[in-house]
Amino acid sequence: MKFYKYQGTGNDFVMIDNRNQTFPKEQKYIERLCNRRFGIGADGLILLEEDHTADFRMLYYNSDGNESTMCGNGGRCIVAFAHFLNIFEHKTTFNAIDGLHEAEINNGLIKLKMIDVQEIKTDGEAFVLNTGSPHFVKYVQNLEGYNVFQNGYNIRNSKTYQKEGINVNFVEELEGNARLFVRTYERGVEDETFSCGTGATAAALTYIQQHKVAAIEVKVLGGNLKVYAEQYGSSFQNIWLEGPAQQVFCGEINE
Ligand SMILES: N[C@@H](CCC[C@H](N)C(=O)O)C(=O)O
Repeated sequence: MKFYKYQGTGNDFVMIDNRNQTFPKEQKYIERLCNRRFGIGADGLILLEEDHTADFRMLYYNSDGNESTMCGNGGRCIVAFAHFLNIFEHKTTFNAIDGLHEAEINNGLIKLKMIDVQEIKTDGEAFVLNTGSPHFVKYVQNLEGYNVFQNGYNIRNSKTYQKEGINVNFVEELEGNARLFVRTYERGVEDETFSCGTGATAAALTYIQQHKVAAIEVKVLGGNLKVYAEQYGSSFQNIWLEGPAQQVFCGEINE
């Protein structure tokens, strides 16, 4: 079976064209393909399938082999993959677990429309919101030297979040206008990843709510993203996540 490897700001995915429905959707199998020693190695696996109401459908699995909620960077990568497969030229729509998404390619950057966000809740001094996946957002200082793994692990496995799980984002405001640095501990990977698109979006929305800006640049370990949004009362609409997505290599799965 042919596979492709994609990365979007360092969040990496095994990508498979499953329009012929031959891929075995088994947890153990997907976990092994994502394993960095016994498999291809990735933060997640994505299937591109036929869809009745849009150009294609996206199915997303975390590296633990379980199907999960929306992946923002994976969404940008599958758009690049669909473009590579000649499914569309400039603009596209696709269905994912959280509904219909629009996307476009401009000068090599993929811009992906995210679901509307109804409200941002608080948990102590932190923020909790769903941008397609659930996110906990906490502002900290000296994020460069911060222990993201241990603190992220502790919050993700706390009584409040243990059952459903949550992605934990630590955020630092950078000098200059509307720039954030975000590091994320991801549910289902159970580790820090180099970037999380729905996490960058969640962090950006908390900033947009406080500072009333229309767009913000987000630095992550694997590069730079940009988030655009419009706020109406407590809700957010027209949320777009923009950044690069690249095919890294392709190969053959033997078994
Ligand atoms: N890396 C993703 C988020 C993927 C889903 C997440 N791990 C979860 O299970 O909630 C992104 O770019 O958004």
